Amino acid sequence: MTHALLPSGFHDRLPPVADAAARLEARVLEAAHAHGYERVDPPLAEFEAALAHRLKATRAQDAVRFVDPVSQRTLAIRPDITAQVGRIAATRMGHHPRPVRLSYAGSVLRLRAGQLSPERERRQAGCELIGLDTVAAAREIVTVAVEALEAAGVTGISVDFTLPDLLGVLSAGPFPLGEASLDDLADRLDAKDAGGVAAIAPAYLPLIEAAGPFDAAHDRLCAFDAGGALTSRLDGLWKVADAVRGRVVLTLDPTERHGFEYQTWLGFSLFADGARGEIGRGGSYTIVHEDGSEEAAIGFSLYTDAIVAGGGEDARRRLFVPLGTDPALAARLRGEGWVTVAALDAGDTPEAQLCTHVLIDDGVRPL
Ligand SMILES: N[C@@H](Cc1c[nH]c[nH+]1)C(=O)O
Repeated sequence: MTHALLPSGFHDRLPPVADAAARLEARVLEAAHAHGYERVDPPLAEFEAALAHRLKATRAQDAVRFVDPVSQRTLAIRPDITAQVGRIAATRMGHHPRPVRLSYAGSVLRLRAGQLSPERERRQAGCELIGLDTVAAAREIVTVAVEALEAAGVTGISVDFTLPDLLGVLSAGPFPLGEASLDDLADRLDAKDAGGVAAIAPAYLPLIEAAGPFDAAHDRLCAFDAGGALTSRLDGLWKVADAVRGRVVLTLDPTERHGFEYQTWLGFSLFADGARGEIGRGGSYTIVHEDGSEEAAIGFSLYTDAIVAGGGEDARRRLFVPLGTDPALAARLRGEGWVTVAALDAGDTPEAQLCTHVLIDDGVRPL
């Protein structure tokens, strides 16, 4: 009988992917640092209770839980770092002046794989701005996300905006649902099922058409905004999109809620050429403090594995240094940015060491 080496949904990152992932995260964090975001590094697991209700409106967490033999309490392995950053901001950094700007990178674990993404363990790198979820804060977060991706060499970026609490606002205001359920309506809208939407609440039909390229979709949403219940949201959204206009492709899918369990007025998904599926996601949300008070925040997380799988990493360049080469010469070449791979015995070859270049007569030659 053969056993799989790793459980399904888990994988080793091997060369050159692991290096590419580390480099990517370093560039992302550096871009964030340049905008004032300082790094926090929370633990892999923590008390389940401290994580589960930290962000308002999170549903039952998709976390792997276990009873800790030491504390006898239930711990959860983090499925998302945002809630941990929220905990830090609300507790240990609760006295810091607002807004607080924090960045992070680390592994997260989901209880179950999604249909489109079979991985259960993956890496996240991101930023959270705690204390504000204004248009100015959102413009900064979206800009930093795009800049971080650009710094990491990602091309063909697109940002797909959504308004996660849109249906809530409409059903509590101009278009009450009566007996019908908001989740059913959201499902039908997600499926772009006009018949289904009409059967639940025909007033929502125009929302099916209000998705697609940003400007046109925004226009349609403005036309739909009967009574002005959405005016401030739509104005704000326009200004947020303007922050990265011309730099990325902009789209709008106003009723998309999938994956935006805790986000409030604004959400966005990030995509890039060559990458399958989302490479990141972000939005505004609400942190719940120990005393029950609430604080607004906004942030984004990038999914390192999805970005690396989408390519864009630098090609390998390795210089083979034959036996007997002056170590000072190899050191000088490393100083010039070369990766040098030293032969350790006479039988060693550039091919075996996956080298692209070789040092011959003290000169660098391509292989
Ligand atoms: N952590 C969220 C994205 C996010 C960060 N901040 C706010 N939202 C996710 O991965 O889906």
